Amino acid sequence: MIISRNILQSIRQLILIESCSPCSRHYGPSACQLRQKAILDSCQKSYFSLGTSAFNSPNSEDVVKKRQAELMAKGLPKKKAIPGVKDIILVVSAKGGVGKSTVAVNVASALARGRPSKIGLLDADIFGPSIPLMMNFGDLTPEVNKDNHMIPLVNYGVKCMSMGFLLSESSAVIWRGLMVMKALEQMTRQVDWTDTECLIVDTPPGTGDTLLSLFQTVPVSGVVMVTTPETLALQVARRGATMIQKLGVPIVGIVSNMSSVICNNCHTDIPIFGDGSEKLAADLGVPLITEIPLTCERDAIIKPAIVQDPNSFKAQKFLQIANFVENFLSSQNNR
Ligand SMILES: Nc1ncnc2c1ncn2[C@@H]1O[C@H](COP(=O)(O)OP(=O)(O)OP(=O)(O)O)[C@@H](O)[C@H]1O
Repeated sequence: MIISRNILQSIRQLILIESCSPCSRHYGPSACQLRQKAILDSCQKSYFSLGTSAFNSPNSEDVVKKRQAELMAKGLPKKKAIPGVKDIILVVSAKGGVGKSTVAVNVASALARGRPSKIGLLDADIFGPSIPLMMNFGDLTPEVNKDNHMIPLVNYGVKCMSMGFLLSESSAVIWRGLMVMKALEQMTRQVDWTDTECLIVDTPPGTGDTLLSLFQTVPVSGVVMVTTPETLALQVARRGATMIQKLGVPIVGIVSNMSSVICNNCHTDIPIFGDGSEKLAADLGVPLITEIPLTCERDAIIKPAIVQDPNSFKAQKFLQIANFVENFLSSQNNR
């Protein structure tokens, strides 16, 4: 009986995900409703066709999960690799301002050490691009190659692409979902990413269109989740992580940023919010990669910590994340 209830709950969750997916916009509301009904019918059929033996089997939930994944894939755009890119790692956060871009630029710069131009950094935050400033590009703009593909700008050995390269500093992007999807498509597929071993993608906060679209259209190798260990941020992070896990995308681990503050005088590490990130990681069954303290940034030079002083305490934290990502990718690729 408990298993049956789980199955029905899974069906409801599936419908919830379906109705949130970008396809609802493509198909229009009435077509989307028909689609949802078809999915419900199909789910109910598989629910009844499982029979009593399936309900008694310890694998019945796996059967439903497999069916969910099959149905979710139905009718959605097929995932296509980004030409020239081997692995894609998304840096995500449920809340804004928790340090996602900081982690993305530093991990990309750390990975690029010793292998320049093999690591890419894509700024998928169309409305609030921060990579041009954080990677110190000034007002440079990308050129176009003979195939009409934009050539990423390179700094600190990292190939970068951002909407910010195409806009003046004071321009605002006032676009609806479909235009954002189009811009994302162009920044992934109409850019010369040749020979990129790993593309780090800095995503906008939350679990909106951009993130879903990336999950549905490109093969994401893994996700690094950034959060602060504060109750509200953790609660939203938990929801975001659950959605990512439902979509079957592996979470590399959690980075707990601004978790403590180090006293300038006695250098004591003072926790600010408690150990919520540790608990979140344990509940989700994913590693807590590292905890980064809040540091006093009075420096006017904007450079990734890893470039400014690779031996600093903060840079070492980012190196730890980069090593973690590398180990994760080699274990995935060895499978
Ligand atoms: N550990 C830290 N100590 C001090 N300042 C930090 C730390 N981490 C990030 N910051 C600062 O906090 C601000 C927000 O960081 P960042 O832009 O990386 O967050 P974000 O999650 O990408 O934001 P958004 O949601 O707007 O994309 C930046 O000014 C950054 O320099």
